[in-house]
Amino acid sequence: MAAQTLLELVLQNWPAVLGVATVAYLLSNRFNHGLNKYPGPFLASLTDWWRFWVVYGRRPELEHIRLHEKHGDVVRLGPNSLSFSDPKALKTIYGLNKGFTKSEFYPVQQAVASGHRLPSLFSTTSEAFHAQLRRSVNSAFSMSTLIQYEPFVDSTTELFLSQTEKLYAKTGEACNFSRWLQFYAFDVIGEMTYSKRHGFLEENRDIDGIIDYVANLFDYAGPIGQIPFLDVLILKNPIWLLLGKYGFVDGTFPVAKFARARMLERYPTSSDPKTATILPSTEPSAESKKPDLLSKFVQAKNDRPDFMNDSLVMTMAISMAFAGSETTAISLSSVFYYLLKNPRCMEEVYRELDSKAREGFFGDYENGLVTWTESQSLPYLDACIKEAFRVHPAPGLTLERIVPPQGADIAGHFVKGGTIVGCSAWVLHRRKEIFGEDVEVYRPERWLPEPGKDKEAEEKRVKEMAGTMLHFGQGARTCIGKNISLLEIYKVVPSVLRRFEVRLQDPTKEWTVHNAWFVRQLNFNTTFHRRKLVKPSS
Ligand code: HEM
Repeated sequence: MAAQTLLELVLQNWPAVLGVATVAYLLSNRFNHGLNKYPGPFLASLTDWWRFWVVYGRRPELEHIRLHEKHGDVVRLGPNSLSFSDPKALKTIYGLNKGFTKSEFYPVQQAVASGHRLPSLFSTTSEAFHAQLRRSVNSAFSMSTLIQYEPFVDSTTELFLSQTEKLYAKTGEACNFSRWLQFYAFDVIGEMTYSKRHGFLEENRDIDGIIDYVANLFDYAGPIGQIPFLDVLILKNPIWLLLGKYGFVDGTFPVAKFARARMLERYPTSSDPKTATILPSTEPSAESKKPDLLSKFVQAKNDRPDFMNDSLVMTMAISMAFAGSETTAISLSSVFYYLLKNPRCMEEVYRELDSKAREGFFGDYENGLVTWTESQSLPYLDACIKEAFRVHPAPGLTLERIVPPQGADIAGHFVKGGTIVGCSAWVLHRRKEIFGEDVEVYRPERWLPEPGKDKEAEEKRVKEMAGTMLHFGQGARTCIGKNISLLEIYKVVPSVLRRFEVRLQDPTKEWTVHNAWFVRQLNFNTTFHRRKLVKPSS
């Protein structure tokens, strides 16, 4: 009876009830976990829609830098979310065995194949699952294994150089360089994973729209990841997934289709009737002898059949394209762009390469290809690459983690369990006490010990800078593909510069920065001019 009276009262006064409920909801957000003591935009303390709009605006890194400059080391970015800029926070938030887990931002990036979500090394929020998977595949990414992948990088780099010559140097046509580097990075990963390129460079186009698809997915994941619940209403809608599962709609990501096709080529039959329509099997005796990543993932399955299965093999293969292509292309664009915008540095790189060439240091005087080992003896180039990573890191949002249930002390602040915390590479890389007063300037020399100064102190300074870099993340969830991407970058940059003089099409123009979670660049157009390869002086 009382309940009915209450219901009638609510229905009769629903506008007032709605108003009170909304205010109560906003107030509970504002005082959530005691985070109201931290500064930040007022709206951010009331609703996650604030950060949604900031990310949707595509330059959230600028807002994060501005807010930390204004408010200091801790900024509230949402009702339950804090951003830290004190380097001391890194060890706690990302350190091994600290109990922090990835936030719900990450599963929004999960790939879908035939209506099935594919939790991956990158996107999983389960630390137990992550630890098992990382242990299973870790050896495929070690420094010592790297050397096995060099021939894959060589073959795609040779193609990249010859296509650049044919399409741009010979014709004098302007090149959409950031796009061209995407083609390169996706083709290298295709070759490294399946011993087969997607064919972007050969055809000079986005085959099956894969690159645009990945770009769109990041465009989606950035803002939607700020309110992850929205993903369940949109891309991971259970009805849509169900329709995909039974084949009524094809919600399979194009990268997943490419992965499936490659796996079917190599392992044509399936042993598991339950998954045969979803996943190709890696069971048959047609074990690959190629030392590519797919063969390593299949090996991991053979070594750890209790954990690894066909689904995880395929997920790992797909992850390579998702996590490893766009990020590498962005980093390559940055390296070239900042060299082009700083002719003094570019000249110094040319000087380093040419003097090494005259010494007879390189093995290849035909195509200009540089080996990984050779690239490790080019200190100025190394400094230029690191500085590009600092000035324009690929990840453009805070790398979110959830504080463990017991709470944690983060850089002198006790934060309650369940709070989302994180650091942004764009903010951290601009800490003046670590990187110097001129953090806004591209100055590769900061990565080199200053002549005339105490050697030990200089080494310590450079080490501290390296330890504050978040380009590849840090700690337990640090980038597993870091060595692979460095292999690509340290080989292709000097190889291009030995062979071509690269110029900005319009040196007066800036590129356009688009932060879709990974911060890609648009309107970066160049021309290429063939250089005569410098030969050994003898
Ligand atoms: C310059 C290129 C790259 C950049 C800037 C980059 C950046 C990152 C970052 C920032 C993370 C950590 C994300 C977080 O903590 O929230 C990460 C993780 C990851 N990256 Fe990379 N990445 C690059 C290249 C690659 C490549 C080439 C691959 C694969 C071949 C790859 C595969 C992965 C995977 C699988 C993870 C998840 C690791 C884990 O959680 O255990 N990445 N990457």
